[in-house]
Amino acid sequence: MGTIEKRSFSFRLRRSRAGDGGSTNSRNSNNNSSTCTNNNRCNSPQTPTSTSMKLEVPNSNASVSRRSSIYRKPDKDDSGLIHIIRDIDLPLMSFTDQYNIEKVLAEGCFAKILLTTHRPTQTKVVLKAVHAELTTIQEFQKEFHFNYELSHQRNILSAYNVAFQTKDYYVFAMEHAPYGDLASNLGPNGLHENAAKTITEQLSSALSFMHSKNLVHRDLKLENVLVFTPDFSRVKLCDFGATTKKGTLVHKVKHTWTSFVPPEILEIVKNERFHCLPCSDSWQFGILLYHILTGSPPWNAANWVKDANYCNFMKYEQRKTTKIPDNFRRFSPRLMRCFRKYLSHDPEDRCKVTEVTKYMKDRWVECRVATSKSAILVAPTPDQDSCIYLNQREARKSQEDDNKQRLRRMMSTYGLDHSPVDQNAVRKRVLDWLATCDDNFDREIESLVIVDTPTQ
Ligand SMILES: Nc1ncnc2c1ncn2[C@@H]1O[C@H](COP(=O)(O)OP(=O)(O)OP(=O)(O)O)[C@@H](O)[C@H]1O
Repeated sequence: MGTIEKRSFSFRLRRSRAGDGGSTNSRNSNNNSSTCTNNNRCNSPQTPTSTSMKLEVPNSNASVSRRSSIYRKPDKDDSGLIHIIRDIDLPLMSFTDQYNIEKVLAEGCFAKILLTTHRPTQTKVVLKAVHAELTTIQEFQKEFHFNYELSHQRNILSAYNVAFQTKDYYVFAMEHAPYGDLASNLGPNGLHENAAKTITEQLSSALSFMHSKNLVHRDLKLENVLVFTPDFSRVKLCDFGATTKKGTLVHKVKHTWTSFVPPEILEIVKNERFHCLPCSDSWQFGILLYHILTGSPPWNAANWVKDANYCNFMKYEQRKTTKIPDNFRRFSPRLMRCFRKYLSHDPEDRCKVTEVTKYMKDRWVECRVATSKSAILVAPTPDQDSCIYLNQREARKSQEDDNKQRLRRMMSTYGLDHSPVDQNAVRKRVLDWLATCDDNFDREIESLVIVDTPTQ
């Protein structure tokens, strides 16, 4: 233990999740073959010496190269071995034995995400440290196992083969995403459709890979998508704390956004178990797609009785009305078709996660004003940004008007006249002045523009 060998270990520490048929406080119990039966700790942890610890990672790259010697390519056909969670030793050590902690990237009730430098190799790594009292060792091992086993997929966060425990935490190491998560990269109006296409194509590939291994992620959200390049050409899925084998009896994932919970799971009562299926990832993928394009989720909860936005969409999706819900009006008919497939109320009608790839060549956003009945096509411009920023421009304009009013009132209080400026007179004065300064000045110059003189 101690050698960082990269396939990937990333796991989710923060939350205690309902596990595969375990108690509601446990993340995973059914699938775990760990011999560590103590709920918190292995009885005889190995304590590594610092000299024996070698962090094998490619130089200082944030993204670990798969060509690196430390990258151990897993068998493509694992014959279902991915579902067997093997026991791992968790040597007891303290962070400072080998790591310089540079920054706390995130901190929740259950875990800390630390940016560190591994001193022996001078490698930047992220440590996920889960409070040992708030999670079981089985849950920790499960998350670590799935992250590691899946991390050779290019859009899944890579974990190193390093896991240890400190006095208070279970810890594993993973690569650093230099641009944080998607939530922190999203403005209030979402992203341009080109960025959304780039991101969703990669995520559908990551999820499809998981589904091909009969695994369901179960906790797709903006915070679990990490960004490696500013243009989103490399994003990776992370947090495999809720990941479960398809068909396993599970409880609801706790501590997630209600808007991301599929309707069939939302209506399940507390402590009731259900079979976990990939179609719940498809639903969450649809919500994520909407969220990326608009900056917010389409509804608070997929409850057609209590949530009018969901009720409107459900009627449209089930063809009980042809009226496109207001908050979907900006999208093209092709994208609406795609949304219908991901966000089908009936889980059996839902499409596979890869469906979105059929829509990559289509236009997704048509720049419709989203709210009113009289929604009009604002501009069939080649660029969606004009639509995104339309409201902002309008808001700015009215703010400018307010400011001008205020200025006029203030000036008249002091007996000053704030009369409109004659732009032509100003232009002539400037031209005269320039001509006196420079004998070569061409008065006919066309491009001279008087900038930003105060107007009424
Ligand atoms: N490798 C990483 N590089 C950069 N930031 C990271 C990394 N891993 C996690 N983070 C940041 O920490 C946050 C929490 O990480 P993670 O989801 O793994 O923890 P968690 O305790 O399971 O959180 P939650 O339960 O809220 O989903 C992420 O949303 C992201 O902002």
